[in-house]
Amino acid sequence: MDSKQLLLPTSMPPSLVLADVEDDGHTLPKSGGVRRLSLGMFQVAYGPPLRRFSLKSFRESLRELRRSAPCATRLLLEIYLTARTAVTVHVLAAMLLVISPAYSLYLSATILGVVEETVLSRKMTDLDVSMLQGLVLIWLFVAVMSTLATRIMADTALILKGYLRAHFLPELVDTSLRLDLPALQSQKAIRSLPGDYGFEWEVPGFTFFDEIVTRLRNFLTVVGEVGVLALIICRRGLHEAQLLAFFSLMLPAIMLLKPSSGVGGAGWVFWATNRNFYYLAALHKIAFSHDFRPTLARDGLCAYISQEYKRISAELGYLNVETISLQSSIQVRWYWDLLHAIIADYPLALCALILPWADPLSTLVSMVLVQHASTTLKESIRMLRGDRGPDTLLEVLGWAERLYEAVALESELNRGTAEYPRPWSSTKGMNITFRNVSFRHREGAPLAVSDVDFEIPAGSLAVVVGANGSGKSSLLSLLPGLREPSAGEILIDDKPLAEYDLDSLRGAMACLSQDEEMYPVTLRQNMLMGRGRDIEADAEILRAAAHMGRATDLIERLPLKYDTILDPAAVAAQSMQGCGIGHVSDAAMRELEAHGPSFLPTPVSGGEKQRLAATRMFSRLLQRKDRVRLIVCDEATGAVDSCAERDILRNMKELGAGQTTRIFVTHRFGDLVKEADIILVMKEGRLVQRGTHTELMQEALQSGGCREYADMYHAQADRIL
Ligand SMILES: Nc1ncnc2c1ncn2[C@@H]1O[C@H](COP(=O)(O)OP(=O)(O)OP(=O)(O)O)[C@@H](O)[C@H]1O
Repeated sequence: MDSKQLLLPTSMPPSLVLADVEDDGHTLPKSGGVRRLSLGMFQVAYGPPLRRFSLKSFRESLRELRRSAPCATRLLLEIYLTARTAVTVHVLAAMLLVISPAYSLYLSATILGVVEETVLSRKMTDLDVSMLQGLVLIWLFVAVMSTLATRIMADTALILKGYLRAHFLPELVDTSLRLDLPALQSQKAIRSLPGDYGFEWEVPGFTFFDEIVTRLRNFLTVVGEVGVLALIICRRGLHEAQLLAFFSLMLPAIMLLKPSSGVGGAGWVFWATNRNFYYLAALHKIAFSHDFRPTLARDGLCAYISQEYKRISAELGYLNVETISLQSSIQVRWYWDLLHAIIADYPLALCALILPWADPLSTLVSMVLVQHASTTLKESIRMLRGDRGPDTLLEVLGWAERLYEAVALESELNRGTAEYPRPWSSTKGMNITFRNVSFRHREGAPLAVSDVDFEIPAGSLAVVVGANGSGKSSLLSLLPGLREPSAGEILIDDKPLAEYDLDSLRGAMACLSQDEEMYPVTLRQNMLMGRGRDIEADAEILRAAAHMGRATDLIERLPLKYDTILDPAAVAAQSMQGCGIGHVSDAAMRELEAHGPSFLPTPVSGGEKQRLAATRMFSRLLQRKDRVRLIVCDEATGAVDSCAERDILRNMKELGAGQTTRIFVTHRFGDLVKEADIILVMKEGRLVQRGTHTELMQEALQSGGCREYADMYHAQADRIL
């Protein structure tokens, strides 16, 4: 049968390579390849399952094991060293739970043995009664200890999560903030770094640890049960028991009456009273989200966010912040757990207490024991195997590798060391030269900028124009070093951009782009982030910046003014999603509104958002007015009304006049293009025209001259008329 190759997107992880697929859509497994499956509108790609008992898969597993073992051992050791007591208590509690099922089997066998002898000899001796009472007392003790161990495990898990979060996350935040955009967007980073949404439940290392402990516990449970069964078989000679009718009524009664959770399914909400909790959630979002990275990098705030995260993380301490797990910490009263353990988990213990006064029926003994043993063992083996097959332990070990892979991530862009400005740099602004620069957003994509060559002299006012998708934004994104050209060279004050220290260079730039996102912290923090506190100067900067960004009235109208958080990190909302059964009651919601912090976004229009972003840019500009040598504004006022746009652009132009080079991208051919010292006209990634407005218009008049600029100019004039 013919087969054809399916090409997977280039963004697929390297492990997902080409697969052979039959024409009818059924897959042909091929070692090392993937299978693909059509599910409605979705395509699923998945690795072929390992054949369980082949020599080849065994050898592959061994190879995998040898590869992942060092990382796994290292992580286990690191987790232990991070929280020795919590780890020790957690593991001991888990081991205590191993005893219970094996002992219950042993007790069954012993009780049934006594029953059998009693039936045969027609009497029960005082010794038998004392022995039974002793064994049952031991069982009661085991039941109490097991209940306690379960609780201890839940508590130590929460403590451990707090420690692991505080231990690993600041380092991962630091790694993430050191990455440039391409490295942050790489598959490796996406696979190994935490997502920006998972602040409360993201605990690096915990799932790994938990899986290892659970697997060890399940393994030892099975070993214990098999051992006891072997003992029972050796001591074979059992017969029957009775009185199960009583427990067959008690068991469903207990299970039905026991509440499913501490709030009986009425629904609940959570909020934190600790301000640091929300601030840390916001910092987490800023650090890991791709949306904020361009602005953050351009503003030179990566190191600040990393330091701030460490500071707040230390202030928050080893607190558990996992709101989702809080639901399970609302537990039912302890006696329900104990009743459940005694009656539901092992009914024969109480049955034995009644035996001296009962008339045991003989024939059921063996059946009861076999039934009990098989149920227990079946359950233990099911848990030991897990739902995902026997290769899962290798997957678990692989998680350790992934964590260390995240910590070791490096930026992909070259980093120079030269400080900006250079001794020969002009005080009038940055001199920018593009030499045959080409750029594509990712490998295999078409060129977004193609062989572009121009110079913008220091102190000039430059305007970039062109149709949508002509490469204007791509061109300008190369300036703060967010991306590297695929070919050619960019010179800043005659020195290659790649040789500059990026933080130093970005410190001399003020950039505003089309899709500027406000950080999920207050407006005040947005504007003043990274600046030492000086209340009077801060107020003056905020006032002036808001005036220049035409946002004074808007901010005054907001309910919390400068303390408004436009789009808070939605911690409270996430915790509510996990309510499970039941619904969040009105009363609980009112409690949240009365006592919890506001987690709802403050809606603003697109134009208002752009005014706030411009205000933030002006604030940054005012804070380092003496250092800034380049202002870039990439169509950042497209949604702002005409009057405000005119004012904002004029402020930008005037604020930097005489000491900065200014580059504006625009689709509006107003005063800006007429004042420009140089206009760059982009088309399909190429620079097709350059010159002043007058020169470009004249060029169009001359027969044979390029008319790109003039056509755009006239098209807009026609539209306005
Ligand atoms: N992040 C990205 N990943 C891949 N391709 C991109 C990305 N951003 C832009 N492109 C592509 O690069 C080309 C140039 O886009 P660019 O945003 O630079 O154009 P533009 O001239 O700024 O457009 P507009 O006037 O609409 O802002 C387009 O074909 C676009 O699809």
